[in-house]
Amino acid sequence: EEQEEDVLRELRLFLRNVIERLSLDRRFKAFTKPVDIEEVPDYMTVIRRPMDLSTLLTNIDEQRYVTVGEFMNDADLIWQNALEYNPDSDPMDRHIRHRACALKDTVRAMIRDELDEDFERVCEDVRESR
Ligand SMILES: COC(=O)N1C[C@@H]2C[C@@H]3O[C@]2(Cc2nccnc23)C1
Repeated sequence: EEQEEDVLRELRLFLRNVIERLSLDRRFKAFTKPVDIEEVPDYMTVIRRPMDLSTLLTNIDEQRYVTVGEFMNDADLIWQNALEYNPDSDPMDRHIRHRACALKDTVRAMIRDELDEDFERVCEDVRESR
């Protein structure tokens, strides 16, 4: 009912704000758009579920996330894929892995610091009711 739509609208606003702030952080530039498979032809053979900040934003607008946990499952793909695709000791791989770890920690810190646990519980109740 209406209250449910109010909660989901507030969730979308919160998640869009998180993505907006991540997208402004220069460390996370490589994560803002899908990896270009013309530049990196083998990417799709290594990474089964590509994810990036712009795709997360599209998913929010398409109302795919009813809980923060569902959002986090996709957000985690961004850094997990980067660690998997860039495992080598060369400086470029190390550089993107450092940024992937920074992205992981930054997203978790934002959620811990800014998401009210009672609000997330209401979102989970909405998910269970559907
Ligand atoms: C999230 O971003 C990544 O996992 N990557 C891996 C790719 C390998 C390397 O860096 C990326 C883009 C790229 N393009 C051209 C040549 N080499 C590269 C970004």
